[in-house]
Amino acid sequence: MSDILRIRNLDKWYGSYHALRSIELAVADQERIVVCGPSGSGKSSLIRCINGIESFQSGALEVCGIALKPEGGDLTTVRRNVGMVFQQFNLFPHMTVLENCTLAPTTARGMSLKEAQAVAMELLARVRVAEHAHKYPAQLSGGQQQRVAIARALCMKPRLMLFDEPTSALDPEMVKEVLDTMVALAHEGMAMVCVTHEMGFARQVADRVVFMDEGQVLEVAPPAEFFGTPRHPRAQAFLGDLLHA
Ligand SMILES: Nc1ncnc2c1ncn2[C@@H]1O[C@H](COP(=O)(O)OP(=O)(O)OP(=O)(O)O)[C@@H](O)[C@H]1O
Repeated sequence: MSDILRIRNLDKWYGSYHALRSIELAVADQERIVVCGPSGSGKSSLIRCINGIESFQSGALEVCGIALKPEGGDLTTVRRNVGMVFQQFNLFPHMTVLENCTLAPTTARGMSLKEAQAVAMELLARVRVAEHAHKYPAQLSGGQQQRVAIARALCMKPRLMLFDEPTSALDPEMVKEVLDTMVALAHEGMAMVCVTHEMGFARQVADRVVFMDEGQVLEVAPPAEFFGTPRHPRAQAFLGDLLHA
């Protein structure tokens, strides 16, 4: 299988702060990666670089064989191939659920409104929120809004989905419905890079777990290995802290 994402020797600074250090990561088509690590370890920065919304200073980043510019902002290429779901849903509040889902396909992909609506309704049904298509985001629960955000990202027919702590802003009772949606997506073969502390999800769907600390990738291992006997002492400490949290 070909790589859908290739990151080589990537470094990122915020001013004088070295946030990402020599990151190397390749993700194959249909592969599921879970990224974990302590707060401030650079997980969001990495995801945001992959999505083209953050710049990086050196190294190379390729999505579907297309190199992203280090200065960021190369959004057309990225939007065609990469869907992103954020912690804070990020739906447009003044648009209905359906309008949220049809905006990018009609503007960035040149789909007709009719076609975009048909695609959106199918995806909204798949994440079980089709009956809310004509409501505004504020009229939905957090879990429903996040499932809409997933459907909205899927409307662009991405080849890779990025998730940045998609369940951490949710009330506990809504976490499962969002994770179930993500598990279903993973089982359908969607390639994903998912920042999450939901280790049950990681065990269930990840092909590999990536552990980051202080801007570095310190360990990459299949879940059975990572959760069994993580090699790096800082990964061991991180998992110990999670268990006692
Ligand atoms: N826009 C920014 N300007 C300056 N520093 C930043 C900026 N964004 C992040 N940082 C710093 O870079 C480091 C990595 O942040 P990042 O958000 O990528 O970590 P994270 O692992 O996702 O953390 P968390 O789990 O808390 O979300 C942190 O020390 C953070 O303070």
